[in-house]
Amino acid sequence: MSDINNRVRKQIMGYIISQAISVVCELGVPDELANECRSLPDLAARVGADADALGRFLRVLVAEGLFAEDGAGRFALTEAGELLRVDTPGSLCHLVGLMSNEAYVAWGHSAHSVRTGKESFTEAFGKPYFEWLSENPSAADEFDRCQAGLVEVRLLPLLNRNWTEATTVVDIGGGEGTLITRLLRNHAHLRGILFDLPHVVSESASKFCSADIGDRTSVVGGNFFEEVPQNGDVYVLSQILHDWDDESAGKILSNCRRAIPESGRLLIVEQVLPEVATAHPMALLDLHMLVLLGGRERMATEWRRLLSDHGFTLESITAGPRSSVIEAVPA
Ligand SMILES: C[S@@+](CC[C@H](N)C(=O)[O-])C[C@H]1O[C@@H](n2cnc3c(N)ncnc32)[C@H](O)[C@@H]1O
Repeated sequence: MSDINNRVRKQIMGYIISQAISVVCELGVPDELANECRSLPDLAARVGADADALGRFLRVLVAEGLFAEDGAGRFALTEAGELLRVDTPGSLCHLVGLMSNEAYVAWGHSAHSVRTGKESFTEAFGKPYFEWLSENPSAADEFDRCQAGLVEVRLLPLLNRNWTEATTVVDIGGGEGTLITRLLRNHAHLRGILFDLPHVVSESASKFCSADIGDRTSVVGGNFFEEVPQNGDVYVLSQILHDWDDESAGKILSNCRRAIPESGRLLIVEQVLPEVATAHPMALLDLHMLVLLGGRERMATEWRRLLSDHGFTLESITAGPRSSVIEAVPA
């Protein structure tokens, strides 16, 4: 069969690869192979799998370069497969979590997004994603844990900026508080306000207000479509606006504009899409945001316009290894 024919077949069947990755991660296979190779019966017994079926899943992922099989039927992780371990620095296992389960089910309904421009999650589950999460605590815990796991990589351009002029940072939609905790630990003069939905902050509060930074923190539950806390001078929106279409993102920005002092700053930690279509991984995330939430990733020109439509001037974009920091001031 021609290369082109094979390539298109693989593209058509691509979800089998991502689901195979999801399943082996759910079983904990990459962690069982940390620093050692194992025979299939041993590995299957450790993760509670059928040895024949596990071998067939793993061989698909051997072909993808994530696992290796030696001549004696033992499996090991490759360098790429190491990224699926929970404790590898820069691990992608949290991304696997976010792409699996309910997100994968929503993709089964994705024709709805193409036809309507709206999210498919609501079509599949009868209510929007964040509302559904508030009624499904174990999925919500997993979502918060996965988001927190990805914060480390997002944080770098934020941690490295100059914080000397800042006093109080408000982390809007800050989830478990991982980002603001790191920020306060790195910059001892900063105070922090963690803001998220009431059911999210009720879980985060005890962790965030931990002993070493507890006297510099406060936690506020609320809805960013109604209002956001006053009294900050730097407002952080990390992976928030891409969850929403321009109208909803605009409401969040307008509420930030009402709360922020004239001398304040808005720091948006998000992806910036290239102006020309490429096989950029962020283009996949753009579609995922549409299908899951009706949201979108944005190009620099779109960021500039969205901000100026809601009272901010885009000052700079600092690229990081994954996300960028888009810095804006009241117009
Ligand atoms: C994609 S997560 C980002 C979490 C975190 N900022 C990060 O960088 O990992 C979006 C966050 O927005 C919060 N959120 C969703 N709707 C909200 C609302 N109406 N008001 C306040 N927070 C909301 C969610 O609970 C979640 O923590």
